[in-house]
Amino acid sequence: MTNIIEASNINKKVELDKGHELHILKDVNLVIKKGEFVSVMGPSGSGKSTLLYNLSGMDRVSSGSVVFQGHELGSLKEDELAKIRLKYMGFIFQDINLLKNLSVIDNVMFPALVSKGVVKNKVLQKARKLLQMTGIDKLENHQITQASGGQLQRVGICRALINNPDIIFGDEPTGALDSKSTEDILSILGEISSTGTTVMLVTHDVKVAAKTERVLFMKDGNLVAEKKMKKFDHLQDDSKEREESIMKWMVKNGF
Ligand SMILES: Nc1ncnc2c1ncn2[C@@H]1O[C@H](COP(=O)(O)OP(=O)(O)OP(=O)(O)O)[C@@H](O)[C@H]1O
Repeated sequence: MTNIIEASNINKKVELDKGHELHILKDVNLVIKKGEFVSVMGPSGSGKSTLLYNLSGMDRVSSGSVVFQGHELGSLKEDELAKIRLKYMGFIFQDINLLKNLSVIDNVMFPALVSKGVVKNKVLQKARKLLQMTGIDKLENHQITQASGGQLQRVGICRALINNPDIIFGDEPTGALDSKSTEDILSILGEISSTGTTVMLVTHDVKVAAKTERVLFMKDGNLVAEKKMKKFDHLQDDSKEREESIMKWMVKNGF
């Protein structure tokens, strides 16, 4: 498998007031393979979200390098970075940031319509297909304000997929959902990953991590351990068993 992301010795420092500095990411080295389904766990404040933002070019590392499909992100100008994010990456956040004055379908189409040279009808077909895949096709013309949390998260997934990204980044994508919606969203993400799209999620939820095939463990800004598992198969694999083995592994690594 080829690499989609290669991060070498990345550090992230931020200036605090009175000349103090916070060292958030400390010499992190990480390779993500194309098509992998990866989760990042660790205590609150350990740097999980910061890692995700720096790998995706939403933020810039203080030192070290992040290479995304051959592009050294640190050497790109803001507009070049924005183009790469729009073309090759999809983002799903807990706080979904959908546009309240647009309908469900218009929110999904939005990232495609801002790209140059798109054919609106093709985008509409694709958006409808995604709504169907995530089971919310009946909401096509509903206003965003009429959708539930689980439905909004599905809209967010459709929007993240509209440009056929190579990688989806999710920061606590199921954080605000009940357990049924969490299961549904995870199975959608599992399907996306099985079609070859790379998925990387930050999560506090061991149930989420149990559905991925590699769990990274962050502590105090360091990537301290990783646990590899086989791809989750909902027909064969026991989620509980995987959850327990992740819990044991985290405790062993000082959680
Ligand atoms: N721009 C910033 N300015 C100051 N401090 C920051 C900034 N960004 C992150 N931090 C701090 O860096 C640390 C790591 O933050 P980060 O959000 O990456 O952690 P996390 O592991 O994702 O936490 P959580 O699980 O609580 O979401 C935290 O202490 C946070 O307050």
